Amino acid sequence: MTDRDIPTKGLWRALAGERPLQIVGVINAYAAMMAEQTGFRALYLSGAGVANASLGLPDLGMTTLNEVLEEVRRIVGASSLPLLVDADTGWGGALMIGRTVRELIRAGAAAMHIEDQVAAKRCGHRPGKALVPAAEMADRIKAAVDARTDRNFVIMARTDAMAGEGVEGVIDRAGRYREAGAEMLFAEAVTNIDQYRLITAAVGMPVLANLTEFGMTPLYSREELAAAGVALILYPLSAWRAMNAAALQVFRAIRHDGTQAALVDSMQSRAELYRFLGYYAYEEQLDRLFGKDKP
Ligand SMILES: C[C@](O)(C(=O)O)[C@H](CC(=O)O)C(=O)O
Ligand SMILES: [Mg+2]
Repeated sequence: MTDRDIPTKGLWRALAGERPLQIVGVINAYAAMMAEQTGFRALYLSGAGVANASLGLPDLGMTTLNEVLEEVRRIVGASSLPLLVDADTGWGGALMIGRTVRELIRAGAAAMHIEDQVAAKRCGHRPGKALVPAAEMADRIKAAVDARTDRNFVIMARTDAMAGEGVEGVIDRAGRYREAGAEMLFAEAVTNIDQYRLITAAVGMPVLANLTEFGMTPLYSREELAAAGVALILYPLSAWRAMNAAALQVFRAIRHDGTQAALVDSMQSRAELYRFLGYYAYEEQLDRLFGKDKP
């Protein structure tokens, strides 16, 4: 490997600057702008988020690569932060997984995670998950790594083995995935901090903890996870869940009270919206180009 091949950009650079690295899920381009301006150094595009929010579908393997790419382009267009993308099971066999990697890189993603569930996947925090054999998942990873056109693009292996195979299964699979070329591990649905300790000590690559709410993993603090050796912390849908609760409150108030007046104070103001958007700079550009003399 030459110096040029050593990964130093994208998610790697973010991880070098902050550890554990907090990666926050952004449901759309504007959320990405708010997260970046709040100080986050890496963003996430959730598969469940694309399915639920953009398509009104459950997170059960019904989204296509193109639908995810469209969201990637929008988010990458609105933020300069590295974006980790949920690639579910890769959308097909080896050749299709290769295409997924090339298209995600072309769309501007910095990293993806690919999981060892069967194609008819489930949410990682629900019962009824079935996994492919470790060898088959290793082939998925080999196909992904081989297709990479940018050495800085991270292929993160996600294992859903905790529920069915326990911590030993997670560690065993992680070793095989690493041999196949995975550079980071997404340990899904871990249920206690000691398991993180065992996994991070054993696998020899950065480990991501998924702190999705209402799931199997307690909402450990950044400090607790740091002490357990966790390198990346994911909050995939936190802001979106809060946005939904807020939206529902507004829908109910307008429908039942006939006015939104009581909720205006809890809304993001026009001024704040415009500040995150950089709206005024656009307006100034128009004034510069065409003058201010329009009504
Ligand atoms: C991380 C995840 O894969 C996602 O798509 O965001 C989900 C999150 C969730 O359903 O809470 C998962 O953990 O399976
Ligand atoms: Mg997902």
